[in-house]
Amino acid sequence: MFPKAAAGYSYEDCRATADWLLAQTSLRPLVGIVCGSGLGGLAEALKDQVVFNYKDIPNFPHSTVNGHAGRLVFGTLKGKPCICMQGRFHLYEGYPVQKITLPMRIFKLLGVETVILTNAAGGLNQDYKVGDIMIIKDHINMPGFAGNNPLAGPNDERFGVRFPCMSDAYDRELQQLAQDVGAELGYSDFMREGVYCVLGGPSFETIAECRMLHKLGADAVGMSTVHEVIVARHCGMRVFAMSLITNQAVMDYDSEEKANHEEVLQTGEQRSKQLERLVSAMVTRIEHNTNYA
Ligand SMILES: O=P(O)(O)O[C@@H]1C[C@H](O)[C@@H](CO)O1
Ligand SMILES: Nc1nc2[nH]cnc2c(=O)[nH]1
Repeated sequence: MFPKAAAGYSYEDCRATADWLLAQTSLRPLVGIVCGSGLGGLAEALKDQVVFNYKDIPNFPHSTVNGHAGRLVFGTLKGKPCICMQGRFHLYEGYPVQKITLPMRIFKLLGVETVILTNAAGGLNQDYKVGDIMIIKDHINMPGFAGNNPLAGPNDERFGVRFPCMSDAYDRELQQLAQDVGAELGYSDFMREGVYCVLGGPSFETIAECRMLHKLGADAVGMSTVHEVIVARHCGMRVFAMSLITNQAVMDYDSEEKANHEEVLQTGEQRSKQLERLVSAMVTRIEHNTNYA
C-alpha cells in the first residue's frame, strides 16, 4: 500500500544520518531552527559554525528552490547549541511528505528539544500588513484532509505513538515568550498571532480559494511548516512557529495585485534582521533539561 519512496526513512536510516553528523562535530544542539523562503539570514547569527551542504549529508534531500540555500548549520546562539536548516523541502518539489520531514527526526536523534520554524506566507486576515510577523497558534492541514499526512504508513513507536494529539501542537509558553520578547524589542506593532493553512503549491491561490480559506478560519496561507510540525510533535519536541506575511493574499476581483516569489524574497530580506533578533532573544531564554554549559 505504501510504496518505498513514500514510506520515508526507517528509524535505522535516520539514526545513520544523525550518527554521521554527530561524528563530524562535537556540538550537541538543543534548539533546531528552520528558515523559510528568504529567511536564511537567521543562520548568520550562529557563532562557531560547522556547515554541511545538504548534498553531502547521507539520505538528505536537496534544496531546489530559490531562497533556500541547502545548508545545515551547527553553531551557538549566545552560547546555546543550535542547528539551523538554511532551506527546507516542500511538497511541490516532488518529494513525498515523509521525505520533506526527515530533518525533524534527525533533529530529534541529535538531541534537539525545541524546534523553531519560520515561513513566508500570504496574509488572508484583512488586518494583516506585508511585513507582519504572525505567531502560529494553530494550523489547517489541507493535504492531510486528502490523506497526505507525514505520519501515514507504518508507525515506528521509537519515534512516537500511532495517533498523536495535535491540539497542543504549538507550545503556549513559547508563544507567550515570543510576545514578551517581541514587546521588549519594540515589535508589538507588527506582531500578530493566527492560524496558518498549508496547501501543496506551487501555484499561488485563486481569489476564490483565498476567500474560502479565510472563511474557514485561516489567517495566513503557505506551502510548508505543518508537515514538519506534525513530525516534530510526534517525536516529542516542543514547537514554536511563525510566518512572515510577505504578501497580501488577493481577495478581490478588482485587485491588480499578483502573488509572486520575488516579492516573497524581498519582504524576507527587509524583515530578516528583526526576525534574527527575535529568534536569538527567544533562544537564549528557552529553558532546557540539559545543562549545556
Ligand atoms: O518555505 P516557505 O514556506 O517559507 O516558502 C514559501 C512557500 C513557497 O515555497 C514560497 C512561495 O514564495 O515561499
Ligand atoms: N500558498 C502561498 N504560499 C505563500 N508563501 C508566501 N506567500 C504565499 C502565498 O500567498 N500563498
